[in-house]
Amino acid sequence: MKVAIIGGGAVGLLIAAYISKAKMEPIIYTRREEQALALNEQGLKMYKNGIAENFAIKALPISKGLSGEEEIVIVTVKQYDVKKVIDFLSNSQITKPILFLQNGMGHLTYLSELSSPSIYVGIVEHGVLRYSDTCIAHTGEGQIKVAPFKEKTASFDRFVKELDAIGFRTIMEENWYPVLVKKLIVNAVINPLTALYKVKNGALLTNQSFYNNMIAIFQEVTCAVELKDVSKVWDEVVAICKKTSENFSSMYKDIENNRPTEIDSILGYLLAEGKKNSMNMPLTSFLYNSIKGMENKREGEGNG
Ligand SMILES: NC(=O)C1=CN([C@@H]2O[C@H](COP(=O)(O)OP(=O)(O)OC[C@H]3O[C@@H](n4cnc5c(N)ncnc54)[C@H](OP(=O)(O)O)[C@@H]3O)[C@@H](O)[C@H]2O)C=CC1
Ligand SMILES: CC(C)(CO)C(=O)C(=O)O
Repeated sequence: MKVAIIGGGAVGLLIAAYISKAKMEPIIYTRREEQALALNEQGLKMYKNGIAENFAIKALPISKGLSGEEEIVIVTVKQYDVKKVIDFLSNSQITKPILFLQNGMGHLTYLSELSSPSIYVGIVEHGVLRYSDTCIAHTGEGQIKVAPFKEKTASFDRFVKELDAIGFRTIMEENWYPVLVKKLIVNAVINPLTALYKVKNGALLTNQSFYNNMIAIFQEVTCAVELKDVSKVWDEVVAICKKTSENFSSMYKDIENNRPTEIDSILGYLLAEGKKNSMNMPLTSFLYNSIKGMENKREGEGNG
């Protein structure tokens, strides 16, 4: 089975490696022509537990359009690039099943623009670092959870089973909302606070003052969404914080590296949900504006 992956970043390259291991054929569609050239020439290298594995990979620049050979399309760009990819997919009238793997939930509003009858959404619970355009490290073994957003297809079910069968845990859930909303809450609590305080995830648990703020944010954001068993979700937030205690969150790293963050799809989405119910969310609003301000500072607005 040929699988298109749009976005040759950390997650896209990780999935391409495991699709290759499962004896399927990934085709990576890159934003930059030079990345496609490098992948075709050098292949993809993945480190896991210090051991490197090489994969021969086909890659094409997305500007040339999809080849049309693929049975499934997976979108692994960051949330703020999803709209562009959706415009591309809808202009190309792609009717294959499409899976979106992003943190946050802001991108969901655009999915209705797609002509494909079958759409899936999912979350990634792996840790992966991209060292270069052709080299990644699979640093944290986790799982991928996917769920149908619009109509299931047999080929997609088969794809999930084939990936799972090689030990790359891939779980098909019935309902997308609980899957995405739990990850949203995890990211809403951990990412902005760690980016603001410039600390590793674990510091939110070990510093009592940070921990108090973590609880306060959790209490506020969970009121904005439909969530069953809130105390279980809190346990999950704490467990993930412990498991990733030595990691810097993706938002911390985005700010440190002068990149845009996914704040709009995380706290921006929660603020919009709260607004629908006339909720007052001062802490979330403060955090949202803090991260937006830090993004703007990078652009030279307020460096003093
Ligand atoms: N990394 C991780 O460990 C985890 C990431 N996630 C989530 O997964 C999603 C992807 O993250 P990640 O892989 O880390 O992000 P990266 O920034 O590493 O990768 C995104 C890739 O998308 C490419 N891209 C952007 N726009 C386009 C386009 N129009 N067409 C084709 N390619 C495009 C970028 O190209 P270019 O290189 O040219 O900029 C980049 O290679 C995010 O929502 C993230 O929050 C979730 C869990 C873990
Ligand atoms: C789970 C967590 C918080 C791990 O760092 C993450 O998903 C991120 O950093 O974006």
